[in-house]
Amino acid sequence: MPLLGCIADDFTGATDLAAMLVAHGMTTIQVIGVPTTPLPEADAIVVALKSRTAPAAEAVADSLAACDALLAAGAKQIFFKYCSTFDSTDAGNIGPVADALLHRLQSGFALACPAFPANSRSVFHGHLFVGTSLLSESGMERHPLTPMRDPNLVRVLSRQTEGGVGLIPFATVEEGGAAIRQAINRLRDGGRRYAIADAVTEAHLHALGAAVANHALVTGGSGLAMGLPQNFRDAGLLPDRHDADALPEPRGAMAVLAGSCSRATLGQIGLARDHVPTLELDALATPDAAALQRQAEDWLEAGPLSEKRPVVIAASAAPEKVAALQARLGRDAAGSLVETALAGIARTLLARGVARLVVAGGETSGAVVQALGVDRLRIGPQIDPGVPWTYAEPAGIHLALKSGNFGARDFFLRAFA
Ligand SMILES: Nc1ncnc2c1ncn2[C@@H]1O[C@H](COP(=O)(O)OP(=O)(O)OP(=O)(O)O)[C@@H](O)[C@H]1O
Ligand SMILES: O=C(O)[C@@H](O)C(=O)CO
Repeated sequence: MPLLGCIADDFTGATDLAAMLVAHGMTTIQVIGVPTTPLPEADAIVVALKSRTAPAAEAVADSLAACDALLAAGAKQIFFKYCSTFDSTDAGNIGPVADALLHRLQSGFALACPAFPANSRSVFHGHLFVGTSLLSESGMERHPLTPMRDPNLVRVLSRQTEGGVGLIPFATVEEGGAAIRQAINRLRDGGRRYAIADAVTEAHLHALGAAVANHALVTGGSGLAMGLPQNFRDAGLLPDRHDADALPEPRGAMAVLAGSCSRATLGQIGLARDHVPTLELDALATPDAAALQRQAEDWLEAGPLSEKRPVVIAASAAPEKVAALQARLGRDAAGSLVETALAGIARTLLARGVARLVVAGGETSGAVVQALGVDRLRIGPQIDPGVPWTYAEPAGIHLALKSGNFGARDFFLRAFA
């Protein structure tokens, strides 16, 4: 039975959390969508939903269904994973989902902390920073679906819940376990439902993790999960594991499929272009999914696939080109055109012997995973913080799902090293 049951609000975010748990000694399986079959055996199960930007009622219903499945399987604690940039709007979905989970778990209080120092997300005096920029000056203020214009997470979460939101400030977190527990008790006794916790270093996240050992619900980015496996070890429930990230031997041809248009992904494509065969599809010039897929198939016909180095197929484009296609077709239609093309290309790649595939972008990953009929991912070693290799079943391939903003510039090359 799983010790930790997790609910993630998107696919790459789920993989990020799962990687954190594996790196800290828990075997972890990511299940795609609300579970409809018995859950597999692992120390932690991460249910990957697409609930970040769904209507709040749908996000709540899916999250509760996932929670019920995890509890029925025996999970002792529930972790609700959202983005390290707290992606949400005043309508949700972090507040409404957390409220519903607390209610289902008959609990009255949860910690909330998206800090992830390895990827430069820190929380200080309740304000979220991306690198040295406030969240609201990090580019996230222009996010098409969840623009983050207020960096003060106490205010942001307060607008999404009727429960009171307090703060566990830096000085308290820095003092460690006893001080954090006292602060939690004070806030809970004072009627607060949530506490945003400051965290700048991994030591802070470990201290926070230890302080919530007995909480029914913990909410945050993957960083906050790094302290949780030790709680289960301390309770004698989790053996010391040195092979939690073991995966079957990799084999087969290698490919990268990119649909993310983030600055990080564009940089990764730029570097890969100079080193490995790279096909850049132009969705603006050819706004037709079937035609784009045919272009990729024609390109593959010449035989660039190899077991020695990857090929890269990218639909990613600079912001002006993305905006132009969106203006012509509408934002959703532009996105799904490209997603349909990349999903079709993923099927073609597998049919041509690709068995090691990196996919860049959360929505893109969702489309590819669906097209390949993948329903669970066994989590392996990390390539870069937040992006592990996984073994996808029943497809039987190695798959890495990269969040748009994650990964160093040489990610597409180093992933296969
Ligand atoms: N050339 C393009 N023009 C318009 N839309 C595009 C183009 N290329 C990709 N897209 C779409 O942009 C969206 C990118 O979203 P996706 O979630 O995959 O990446 P991301 O937002 O960078 O990643 P994450 O969600 O992990 O942060 C997808 O819907 C994709 O189909
Ligand atoms: O927390 C993060 O930044 C990522 O796991 C993510 O959720 C990106 O969509």
